[in-house]
Amino acid sequence: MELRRSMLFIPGNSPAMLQNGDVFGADSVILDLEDAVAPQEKDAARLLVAQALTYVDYGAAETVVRMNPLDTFGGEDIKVIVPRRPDALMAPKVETAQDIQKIAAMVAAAEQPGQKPVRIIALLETPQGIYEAYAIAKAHPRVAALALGAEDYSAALGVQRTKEGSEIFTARSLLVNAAAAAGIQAIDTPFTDANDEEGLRQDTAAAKQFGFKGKLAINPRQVEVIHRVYHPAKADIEWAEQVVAALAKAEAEGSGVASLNGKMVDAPIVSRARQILFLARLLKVRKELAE
Ligand SMILES: CC(C)(COP(=O)(O)OP(=O)(O)OC[C@H]1O[C@@H](n2cnc3c(N)ncnc32)[C@H](O)[C@@H]1OP(=O)(O)O)[C@@H](O)C(=O)NCCC(=O)NCCSC(=O)C[C@@](O)(CC(=O)O)C(=O)O
Ligand SMILES: [Mg+2]
Repeated sequence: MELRRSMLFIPGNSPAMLQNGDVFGADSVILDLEDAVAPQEKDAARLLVAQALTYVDYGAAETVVRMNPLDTFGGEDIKVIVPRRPDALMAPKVETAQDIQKIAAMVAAAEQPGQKPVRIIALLETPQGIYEAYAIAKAHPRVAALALGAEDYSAALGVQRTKEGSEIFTARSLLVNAAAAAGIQAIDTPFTDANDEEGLRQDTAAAKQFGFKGKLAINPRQVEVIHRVYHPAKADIEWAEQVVAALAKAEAEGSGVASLNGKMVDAPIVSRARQILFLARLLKVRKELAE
């Protein structure tokens, strides 16, 4: 499964920002053709993003292009962008499984022979999209993740966004549950104050606790803060190693349950411990490869 702790939006109409995408260290870069680009700039931005996909080296980062909805410029985006081999398209304002199926069919038609299948990340940012989250997640094998867009979602509800986020509690829960049920990742909404590092840290920690596997970002300074939250703490790694060892010992003695400092250790706890160890090893290997 792809590592998508941080997915950084880069406005698709900014040559300067697009060409620096490799230095930010984000797990994914999202070259944006939708809300960061004004309608009169859509055609120029599409060509710019197509060029960036061909000529800019985004290193190990997953390359994602946020297309426009199909009822605006989305069809043209797919035709021009897909042959440039992005790893994924982010589809905004998805509301139904049919939305995904239409996009998937157009993507298949635009792919070149031998091209690695382009994945779809569905951005859910309306009440209907959240309601249909599971059907959207299961709509097509190309769907790799569901992401939450809380600004549009809050606007649709007619509520103000707050820092503590009570207004998106339900949307976060439903989206995470739908993604987990479908076996794909859930990615949290961006934290929109690029200068509030502590606010971002708290919001990311809350998202992680909900079950989100990563967070959208709007500024390069946010990437490191998000990665720190998702990096397993030393104490968690030690705990996970002890849990795995305790259950292995218990199993060797014919039991499926062990005790670690008085706390029960059984299969689901070992499963969580293994996830921590897997992530820790993956990050270690990545770091070694980057050095
Ligand atoms: C936030 C801010 C204005 C802050 O400006 P600041 O000036 O304080 O930034 P500084 O940190 O000072 O910049 C230092 C250096 O980094 C460069 N730099 C900055 N940001 C960069 C970046 N993203 N990529 C590459 N480079 C970057 C900059 O060019 C400078 O380079 P240089 O001059 O060479 O030193 C700026 O980051 C920015 O524009 N972000 C992108 C915003 C965007 O994409 N929004 C649309 C996507 S979200 C969305 O749509 C969500 C949703 O769908 C979800 C929902 O529904 O909830 C919705 O609907 O809302
Ligand atoms: Mg939006």
